[in-house]
Amino acid sequence: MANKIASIEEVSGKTFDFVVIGGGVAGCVLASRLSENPGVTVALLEAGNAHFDDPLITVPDGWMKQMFNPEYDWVFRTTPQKHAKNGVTTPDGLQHESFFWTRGKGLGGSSCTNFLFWIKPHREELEAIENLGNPGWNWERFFEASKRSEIYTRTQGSNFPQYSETYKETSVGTSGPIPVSFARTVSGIEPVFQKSLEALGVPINDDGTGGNLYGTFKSMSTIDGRTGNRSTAASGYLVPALSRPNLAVLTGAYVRRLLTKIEGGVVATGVEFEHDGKIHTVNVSREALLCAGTIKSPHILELSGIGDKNVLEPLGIPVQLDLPSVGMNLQDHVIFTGSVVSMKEGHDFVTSDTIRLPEVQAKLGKLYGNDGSTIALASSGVTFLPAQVISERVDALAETIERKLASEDEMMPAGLKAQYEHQLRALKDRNIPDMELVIFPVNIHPTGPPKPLAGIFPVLGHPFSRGTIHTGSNDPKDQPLIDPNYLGEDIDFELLVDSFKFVRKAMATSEWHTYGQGELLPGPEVNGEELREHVRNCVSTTWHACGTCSMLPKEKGGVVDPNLKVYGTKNIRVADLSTLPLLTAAHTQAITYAIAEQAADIIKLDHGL
Ligand SMILES: Cc1cc2nc3c(=O)[nH]c(=O)nc-3n(C[C@H](O)[C@H](O)[C@H](O)COP(=O)(O)OP(=O)(O)OC[C@H]3O[C@@H](n4cnc5c(N)ncnc54)[C@H](O)[C@@H]3O)c2cc1C
Repeated sequence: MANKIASIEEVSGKTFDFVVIGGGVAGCVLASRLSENPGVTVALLEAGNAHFDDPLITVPDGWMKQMFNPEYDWVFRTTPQKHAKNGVTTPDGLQHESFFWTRGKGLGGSSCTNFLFWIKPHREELEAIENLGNPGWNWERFFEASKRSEIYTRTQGSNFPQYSETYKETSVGTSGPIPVSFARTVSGIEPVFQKSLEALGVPINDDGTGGNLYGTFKSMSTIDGRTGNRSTAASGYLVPALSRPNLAVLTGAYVRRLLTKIEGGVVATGVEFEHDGKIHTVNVSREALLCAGTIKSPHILELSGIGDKNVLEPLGIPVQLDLPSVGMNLQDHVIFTGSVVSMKEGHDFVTSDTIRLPEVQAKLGKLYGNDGSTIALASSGVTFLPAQVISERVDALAETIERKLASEDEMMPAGLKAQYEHQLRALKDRNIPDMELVIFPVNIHPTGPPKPLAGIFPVLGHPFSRGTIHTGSNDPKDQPLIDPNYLGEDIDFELLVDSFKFVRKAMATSEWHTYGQGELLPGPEVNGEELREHVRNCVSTTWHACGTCSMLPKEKGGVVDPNLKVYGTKNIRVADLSTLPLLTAAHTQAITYAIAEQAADIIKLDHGL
């Protein structure tokens, strides 16, 4: 496949109709969809390598060996955080004030390194995005685009058949490029947790992929049920398009900035990038399409002089367009990772530890008929719940936010007010999930003989805290300053604490005790202030950050309009997760594929393609 990658001579100094920046989820979708028309030329610039047929990517749990490896991971770090520490899921297991932010580097981007959950958002969350001032970005259009990106494939066999695979046929796509399935090898802890939650009145959701997330269910995974391999944006969208003569895909191409002129607005004329230590340009005849993700898309805009002049001028970056919203409105799912349980032996539970054992591999191989396909573990146990189900003090907690809204605080941007109003509505609604409980059958720092251990981690689906990503220098090679402001709003912290108490309630049921052994972290004796401290010190990202190039009306903090065009520019669009203005509780890859599919529709329509 390597010979299908363009040479530098085929791109440097050449002109393309569309230059796509970043070959991750959004970039692969756009490059593929736009080059379907043989009449247009498309160049895709990706900083990382191709990684085709790399077993660390094709084998679903290969992500464990990719993380923190700079060949696959950008290994971003946040600025030191005031209100939370990154604990447990750090490379050394220690607590750090600066959080580790993995991001996939190479064709396919983070779809090559993510944890494979394939989850569509809740219907009302999409409606909120339209109501924020984005006509057409509603559930119906999302659902159609999302189904267009996927093909549901059936898996042969399962090591825990009692863990039900619930979905409706009308909720899944049947002919898209990304094969998804219910993973056949799961830990087996999921059905135990489901039963424990059922005892607390939490329903099993019979169609978690159809716009209603409420309840507990086995999530689909980006695994091809026919082969057991990971599906990525590269394998699904890009590889089948590589032979097109109108598509040039260049890897090892680190984009530094857009080259622009002013002609009735900012016009991108080219893209400057580094390849093999040399600086090159590629010319743009129609559009520059930023798909470098939530961290790097705003960074590239700022390096190109598009951003807040108060950020750019002190760094000596000539301002092309004063757009103060670039890099603002950063939101991320915060996960409490300090909840680890051990399960009783003798029930065939499979975890990242035990799956390595030859006897476990042999047993699973026999179960699946020794068909030679990949045997790898996937996380799939998710539960989405309204905060009202988890905590009795939601209304009291919401008051601090309500007071802020009522205070007519001039410092509070209009766009944030509108977002908070939607978040409060969701928080008070007993049917819209705000929190996730996820089973993570991974012993993060294994020592000693393999044991059936798992994390049961609560996740904040709709955080109120907002952060920023800005360039800290005029050198494109420097990492941007990432400040997620984790737990900056108290309500975020309090909901995490209450969610963990809810996990403990589930672990107190007889359904759990039949199989569960004990709470290793923090340990049953940890309560009160000590527990609160533990929660604050054991937080992680779920790598779902969005919002830094928000699609919103300009006066409400928008960077792009509903056609994904950067305000004040003629031919620059952003089409990746950074455009999502309000984080959905669902994991974010399905929505990114759908954003990019819709972006391709919009661009084709605009250019009559
Ligand atoms: C560790 C991890 C686990 C995750 N788990 C899940 C999960 O289980 N389920 C789920 O739904 N979502 C998950 N996600 C999130 C999901 O992968 C993202 O929502 C999705 O990949 C976002 O797509 P994107 O196109 O915006 O960015 P990406 O897919 O990250 O793509 C950005 C691309 O741009 C390239 N790039 C960046 N800067 C430059 C530059 N200057 N020049 C050239 N190229 C550049 C990058 O190398 C990358 O290829 C996870 C993410 C991570 C990192």
